[in-house]
Amino acid sequence: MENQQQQHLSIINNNNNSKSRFRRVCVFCGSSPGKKPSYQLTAIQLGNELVERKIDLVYGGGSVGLMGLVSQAVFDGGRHVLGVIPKTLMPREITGESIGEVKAVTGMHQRKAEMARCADAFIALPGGYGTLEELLEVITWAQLGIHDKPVGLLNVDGYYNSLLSFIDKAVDEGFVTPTARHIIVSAPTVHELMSKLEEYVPINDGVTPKLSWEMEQQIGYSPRSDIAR
Ligand SMILES: C/C(=C\CNc1ncnc2c1ncn2[C@@H]1O[C@H](COP(=O)(O)O)[C@@H](O)[C@H]1O)CO
Repeated sequence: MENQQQQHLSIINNNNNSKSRFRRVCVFCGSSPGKKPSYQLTAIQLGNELVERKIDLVYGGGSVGLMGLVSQAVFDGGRHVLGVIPKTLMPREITGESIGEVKAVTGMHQRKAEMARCADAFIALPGGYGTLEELLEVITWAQLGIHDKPVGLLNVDGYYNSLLSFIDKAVDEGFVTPTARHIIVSAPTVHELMSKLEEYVPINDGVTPKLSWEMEQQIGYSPRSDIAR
């Protein structure tokens, strides 16, 4: 009987996969594939999970490395893929053949602002400097109250353990507030991360000003006003 109940619950949970509060998710990830097959496998799993939940993708527009794997999986699953790519990175020998809709922008700043504006949530897969920079920027924007969209970290095989430890150290040393520590939602698997992001409640310390007007003026970022929260 208990088993039957568990089975029933698992069917309900799996059915929940097909619904999401997010219309479009921005994925940051390596332009390299990484050495472990688990990184590549997880990129494909993430693409498939977005498809299952009927979520579209916005990403950096390349077909190299993990970027290519996640975007191909979403595209093959029939969801919309929007690649935002600076004109200077457009030559195919740099980024490979782009997948889905491509939006050309003038530079890296505009690319980040555009990706952030279009998305309802952010997910970082393993990656290098570019991924870290994109991830930390959207965390900083959340800290400043520029957006209140969930930020997820896919900690595949503990790839981000040292980053998470470092951030914990920054809290201990008084450079990151315990409240701001909760901006980052991390999980080792795609399914766990998606479930956490679906349930995410934005941090609100009651003090942080909303700076979206400033962002809008300075870098062209303005939060989408047309999404249901
Ligand atoms: C330098 C290499 C490939 C360059 N091709 C890229 N095409 C598109 N977007 C890119 C590229 N390289 C970096 N990006 C952006 O940064 C993120 C990934 O950077 P990382 O350093 O690999 O983590 C990615 O999300 C893009 O926005 C050959 O490696």
